[in-house]
Amino acid sequence: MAQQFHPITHVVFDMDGLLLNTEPRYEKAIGQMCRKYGSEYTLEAKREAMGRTAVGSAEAVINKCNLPITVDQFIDEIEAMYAAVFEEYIEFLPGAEKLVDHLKQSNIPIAIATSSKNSTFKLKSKHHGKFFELFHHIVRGSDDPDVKNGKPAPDIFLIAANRFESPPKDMKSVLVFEDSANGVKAGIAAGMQVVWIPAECTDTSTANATLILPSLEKFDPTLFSLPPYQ
Ligand SMILES: O=c1[nH]cc([C@@H]2O[C@H](COP(=O)(O)O)[C@@H](O)[C@H]2O)c(=O)[nH]1
Ligand SMILES: [Mg+2]
Repeated sequence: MAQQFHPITHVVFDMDGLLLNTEPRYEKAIGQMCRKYGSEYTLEAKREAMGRTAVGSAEAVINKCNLPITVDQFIDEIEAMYAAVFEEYIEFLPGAEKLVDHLKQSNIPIAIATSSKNSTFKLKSKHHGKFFELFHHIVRGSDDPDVKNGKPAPDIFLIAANRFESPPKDMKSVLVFEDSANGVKAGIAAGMQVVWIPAECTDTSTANATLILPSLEKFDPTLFSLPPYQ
């Protein structure tokens, strides 16, 4: 296929639900938390929480599920539940390793912009040390002092772009891969192009991505003037 979009020089990946199949585990942990307080983790709450920082996610779940606790309490209590669900090996999502390896071998600068906390990032990445070394840098939005506002604000993607050795001159030359509506809004607000791989539960009418695909496996790098797969 020929080039259709503005040529790309740098790529920034989301992590949860995009590279790693962590969403079922978030559902399990947050579901358990909601049940503890006599509520349930609804689809509406999940859509609101996905992609947000630890504080943003806690606020969304407390509000949407009417939990009788504070944000600090939620964050305190969910820590142990996350530790349990993220303990075991987490699978990659289809096409993730192939695309990251390909960009790395093609010398395209790559980074990660995740809303995770340092502590949960450590748990989730512990079986994939070599994979995460492929990235030039990894921004963890919940604990990074430069990220003032979490997704859907553009901060995390602008910071990720500016931490490359040779930052992009024009944010249009940055390609973001995201799974959540909040993440897509953040990438677009940063002036970047965004490929959206929406989770099944996602309402894709809520954000305007550059391109929507069912899986990373379906991504054709040449659409964005990136080197073709061999
Ligand atoms: O069902 C959920 N999935 C994901 C999240 C939030 O989304 C973040 C992952 O965002 P990202 O994919 O941008 O790394 C998680 O750390 C968590 O805060 C959530 O609240 N609820
Ligand atoms: Mg995500």
